Amino acid sequence: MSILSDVTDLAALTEALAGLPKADAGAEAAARDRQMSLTKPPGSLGRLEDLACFMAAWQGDARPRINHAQAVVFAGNHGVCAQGVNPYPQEVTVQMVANFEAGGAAINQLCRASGADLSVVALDLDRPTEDFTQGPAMSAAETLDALRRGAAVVDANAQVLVLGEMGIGNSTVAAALAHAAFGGAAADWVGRGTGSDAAGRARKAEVVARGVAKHAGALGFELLAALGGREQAALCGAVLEARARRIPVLLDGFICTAAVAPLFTLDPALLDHCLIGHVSAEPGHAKLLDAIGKAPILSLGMALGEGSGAALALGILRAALECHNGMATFAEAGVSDA
Ligand SMILES: Cc1cc2ncn([C@H]3O[C@H](COP(=O)(O)O)[C@@H](O)[C@H]3O)c2cc1C
Ligand SMILES: O=C(O)c1cccnc1
Repeated sequence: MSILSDVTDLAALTEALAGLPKADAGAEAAARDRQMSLTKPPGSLGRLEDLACFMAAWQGDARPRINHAQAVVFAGNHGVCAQGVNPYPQEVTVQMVANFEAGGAAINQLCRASGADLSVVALDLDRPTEDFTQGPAMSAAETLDALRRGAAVVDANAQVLVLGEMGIGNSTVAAALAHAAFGGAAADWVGRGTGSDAAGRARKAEVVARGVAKHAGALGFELLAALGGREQAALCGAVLEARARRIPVLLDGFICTAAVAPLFTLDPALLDHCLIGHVSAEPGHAKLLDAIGKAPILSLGMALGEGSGAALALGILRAALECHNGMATFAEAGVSDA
């Protein structure tokens, strides 16, 4: 059942969140027992063991599988681009969507390499959100609509969901969401994005500080509407739908993690089924991961977005499950235990 099918407004959605499923502790414990019985010193596969147990907990199966990995890139445009915060022009968003559809972007190659089925959802690109320094970026109705569109694309049969985004200017949106959710100074959350120089970063920090001050105190879906964009809301919708269906999620870098920060402000446990594919070179990402208490799977100096780091981490997740399901136990292989 979709968590978004019956709700009529954001307050009702907030209330419905309490009914979302939790991790299956029994399946997780059984997976942990299996890890202890496999032909290796206990713990020697490090985080691969934890990843296998995490997948067991969310799939509710001691022998979790990835036969079908779904990847989705959500694209949106942002009114805050009027503040001169982005080096590239806004039309690059729609141009990159065409590139995704033609198979020419980095994410196309990375999904092929890791075996994920990619789809792209363009969210009203000809109608940017409002400039958040002037008012809320989105109305409550627009926010709910984008949440629904994010939820609707999730394939009930997917065994893992890889999420990415495309939206010129959205490194500024991400910094604003992170600053509003976790405090500090605006400059702590601002980075180069697609190549802003020192003056550009100072400009971004000033815009973020102004936007966050204008919407001070907003939390949850109100925060998402005030400072987010359609792709951020769609990412939240997809994360919630995946949770309702017990599908584990691989989030990409700084922009995807910041997109779901409004959910964290409602209840940190709403992100319990989410893994972080990689830590971005955007300096705010490490700080954000600290704030939400999650360790990235990879650290490769990347700062692209599109879901690129999440798609790469899918390869690690697949390897973790190959070991978990394919290795012999000490008893099966006749290897002496300690
Ligand atoms: C050609 C191109 C491809 C991209 N793919 C992802 N992004 C990334 O850069 C954007 C955020 O950076 P900023 O806030 O500086 O605009 C997002 O669209 C993000 O996905 C791209 C950006 C460009 C230019
Ligand atoms: O980490 C990210 O998500 C990111 C960083 C810079 C540009 N686009 C995306």
